[in-house]
Amino acid sequence: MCKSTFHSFLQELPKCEHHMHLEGSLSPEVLFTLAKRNNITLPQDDDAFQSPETLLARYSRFTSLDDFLHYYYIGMSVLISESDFEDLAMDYFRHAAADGLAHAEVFFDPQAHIERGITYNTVLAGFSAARARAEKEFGITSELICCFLRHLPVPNCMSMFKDADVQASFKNGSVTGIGLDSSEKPFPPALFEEIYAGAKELGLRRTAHAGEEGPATFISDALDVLKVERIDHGIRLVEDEALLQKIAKDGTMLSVCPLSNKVLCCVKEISEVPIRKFLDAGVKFSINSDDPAYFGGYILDNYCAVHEAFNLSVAEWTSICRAGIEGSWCSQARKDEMLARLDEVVGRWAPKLSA
Ligand SMILES: Nc1ncnc2[nH]cnc12
Ligand SMILES: [Zn+2]
Repeated sequence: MCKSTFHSFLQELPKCEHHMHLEGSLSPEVLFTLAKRNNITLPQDDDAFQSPETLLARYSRFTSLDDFLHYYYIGMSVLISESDFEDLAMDYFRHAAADGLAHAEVFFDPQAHIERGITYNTVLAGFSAARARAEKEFGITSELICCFLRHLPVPNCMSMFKDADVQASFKNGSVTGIGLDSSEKPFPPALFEEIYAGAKELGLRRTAHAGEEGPATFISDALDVLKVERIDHGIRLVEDEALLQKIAKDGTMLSVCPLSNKVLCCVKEISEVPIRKFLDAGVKFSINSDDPAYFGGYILDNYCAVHEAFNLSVAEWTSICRAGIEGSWCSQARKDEMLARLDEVVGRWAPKLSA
């Protein structure tokens, strides 16, 4: 990974993560432990489920987003009780704290639990308890983003949106925004126009996965039809120069996930993730882990992988980190704290690293 002095600098930066699926932080080790504790039978006809080691080995051979999602949905079937969800999120926050994360805006996929008979409030209570502990124990602030699974029928998504418990969580502030995830290519953003209009009406923040495997038109549709404020992934933006210039001009932020893109074969090498192109064009982006337990790394691993591939300067890292803070959905007071910390870290490291 990156050279040790730069590694320490990247570790100390007050990083913000905007693209991390809590269910994607379920390690094979924890998956097997919970399967045993909760009496869940894992698929017998897939050799990958023989042991945590064989499962981890299978994760290194994903061929596409859908190939990964197959394992992702089986994996989360072991999550049953409120404490399972709390433990899962705490596992993430512990890794994130070691990586020097300051603030996280994390996704969760309620429909995948509701359809297994787990209530929305069970999931929310577990994740909310972990968020409170993460702030107290690690000083990590966080927001929750409720995702809609785009491979499910739109009426199913709409009924979750209208559910009384879901609406209560939107209105009492325990959930900050909505997202759109899961299999991308066959499910264009416009299908979800009504839900996003309803979310805007409620004053919720809005983001959507677009341009991961799907075309650049999904990015423009997410912006124009869904009126999202952020784009998750968005790497196929490079295929539309006019849209790229517009996104740069409007200051719309992308949540880029380099290790994910490589593991899911969206790019062959990290050097193909359009980091240089985005920096040169003035496109704002943050660097994120997506599903860290499945893609071989948490946030600092993603920062290091980008540094290895692009050898960015201290000034470039500072501007990436600043964009992440400014593009977060937390209070201005929290942003000011993180910006002050950024100045302090850069002031200390810049003379050593630029020498
Ligand atoms: N990278 C990703 N893309 C779409 N849906 C997801 N759900 C979890 N990770 C995802
Ligand atoms: Zn994602």
